[in-house]
Amino acid sequence: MYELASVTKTYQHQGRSVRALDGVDLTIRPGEMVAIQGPTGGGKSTLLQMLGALDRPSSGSVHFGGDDLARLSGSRLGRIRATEIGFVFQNFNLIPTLTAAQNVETALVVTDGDRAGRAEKARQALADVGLAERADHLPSELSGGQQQRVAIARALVKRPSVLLADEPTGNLDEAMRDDIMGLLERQWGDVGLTLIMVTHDSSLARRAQRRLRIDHGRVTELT
Ligand SMILES: Nc1ncnc2c1ncn2[C@@H]1O[C@H](COP(=O)(O)OP(=O)(O)OP(=O)(O)O)[C@@H](O)[C@H]1O
Repeated sequence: MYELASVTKTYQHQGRSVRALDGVDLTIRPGEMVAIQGPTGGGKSTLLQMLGALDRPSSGSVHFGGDDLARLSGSRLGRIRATEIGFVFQNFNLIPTLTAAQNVETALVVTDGDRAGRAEKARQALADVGLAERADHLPSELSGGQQQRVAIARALVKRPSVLLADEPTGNLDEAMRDDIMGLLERQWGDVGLTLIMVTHDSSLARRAQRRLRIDHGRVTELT
C-alpha cells in the first residue's frame, strides 16, 4: 500500500530549518491496522500528511499504489485524496451549518455527479455508523461521539482504501472512546481498509496489529 524510502521533511521557521522527518523508511501493507505514537513534536502529524497526500516530502519517495506522491502535481494529489484516502480528525471538522447527511455528502461532490445518488449513499453511510435517525441533525445537536461518527461516515462514504485518523478519540470521554474505536475496528474488518491512526493513548494503540513510534523524525517499530 505504502512504501516510503529515505523520506525527509524540513520546514523553514523564522530563519531556522526544522527537520520533522529524518530518513524514514517504511512499508505498510494493504489491510494493516497501524498505530503511530511518539512525543509531541516528534513528527506524527507530518508523517500523516505525507501518507495523506496533503504535502510532499523535501526528499525521498512515498509510493502509494503505483504512484510516487513526491512527484505528483497538486491536482493529482487532490484526486487521490478525494477518491482513495479518508481522513478523521480529533476535532471532527464538520461544517456547522450543514446537517449530518449534508456533511457526509460533501465527500462525494468531487467524484459523484448524481445528487440523488449522493444523498442515498450518505444516508447508508450514516446507517452504517448507527446514526440513521440523526441524518437531519446539525452538528450542534449531536454529542461529541455522534459528531465523530458523522466524520467517520464522511471519511468512508467514498469507499477509500486507506483511513487516516489523527487522535480520533482525543476529544471524547472514555466510554465514547471505546465506542469510536470499536466502530473503526468493525469498519476496518468489514471492508478490508488500511487503517493508520495517530494516538497518544497506549491502550488504543495496543489494539492495532502494529505500533510505530516516531521521535525526532525517526520511525521505530514497537513490539
Ligand atoms: N508548518 C510548519 N512550519 C514549521 N515547523 C513545523 C511545521 N509543522 C511542523 N513543524 C515542526 O516539525 C516538528 C514535527 O511536528 P509534527 O506536528 O509532525 O509533530 P507531532 O508528533 O504531530 O506533534 P504533536 O503530538 O504535538 O501534534 C515539530 O518540531 C514542529 O514544530
